[in-house]
Amino acid sequence: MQAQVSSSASPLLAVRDVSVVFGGIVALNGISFNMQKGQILGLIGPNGAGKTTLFNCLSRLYQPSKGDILLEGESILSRPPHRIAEVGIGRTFQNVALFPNMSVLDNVRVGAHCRTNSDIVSDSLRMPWIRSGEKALNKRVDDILGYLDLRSVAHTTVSGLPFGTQKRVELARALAAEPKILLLDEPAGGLNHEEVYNLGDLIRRIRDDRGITVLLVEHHMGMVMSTADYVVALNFGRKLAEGTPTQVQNDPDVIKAYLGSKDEQ
Ligand SMILES: Nc1ncnc2c1ncn2[C@@H]1O[C@H](COP(=O)(O)OP(=O)(O)OP(=O)(O)O)[C@@H](O)[C@H]1O
Repeated sequence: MQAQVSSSASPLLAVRDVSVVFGGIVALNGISFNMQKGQILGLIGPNGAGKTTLFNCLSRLYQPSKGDILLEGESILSRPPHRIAEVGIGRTFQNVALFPNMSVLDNVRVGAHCRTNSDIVSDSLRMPWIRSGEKALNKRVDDILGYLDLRSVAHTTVSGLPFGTQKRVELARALAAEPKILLLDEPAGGLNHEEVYNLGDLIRRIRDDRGITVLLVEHHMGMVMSTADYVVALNFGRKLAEGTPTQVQNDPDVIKAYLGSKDEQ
């Protein structure tokens, strides 16, 4: 199938001709696609296709060798990874990257912090805007804990929680920063069948209730196809196809790429 760029005058996120080269390996080769506001976009591809590399460019861990990534028309490529939450990009990690010895509440508070207007001087002087900011932060954190059904474990240390719950805490931490786009790196990894089903449902609710646009990198094809409303397929660093889940699932090049790989399903 002839890959095509989804058309829109003003996409929320635009990936423009992005290439990444590691030594002699071309991990991404001129990738372009748009993400519309409110979309759940699934990024798929067999092992080594370039999904993680693209995800790391979006979360600013990698710098593309060529091309640009625009959020609401502005390049994000000059932003370091720790400043990415401020412009509205949140992420979760494949293997969960929480503070294991801190409580659920404190982990989520860390996520919320990028939306406060505190600094070390105002903080230590306990200025009035710090107190009102904290009140708003506590409310927002409590709201998110309730939304993700985490209030009962708010004071539990993260390391003692089951993996599925830790993944929900990570999601809560990302949501606490009030992202415009949520980047999810293999969120179904390590979850059982029921947890995967519930996660898909939760991702759609987050989009519907909070208007958050989601980019989902996932190996679990069933989960991507039932959760995403647009899919971009990569193979060997190139875009193979894009379209609705049904279009991509029936694309002969995509079928060929998956039949020739060892990916599950
Ligand atoms: N840091 C790196 N240094 C050198 N080569 C890399 C690096 N990261 C990725 N690659 C290579 O780039 C290509 C794309 O890898 P990438 O991890 O992005 O694929 P992927 O689609 O995420 O694969 P998987 O599903 O197995 O995680 C592969 O050939 C990989 O070996």
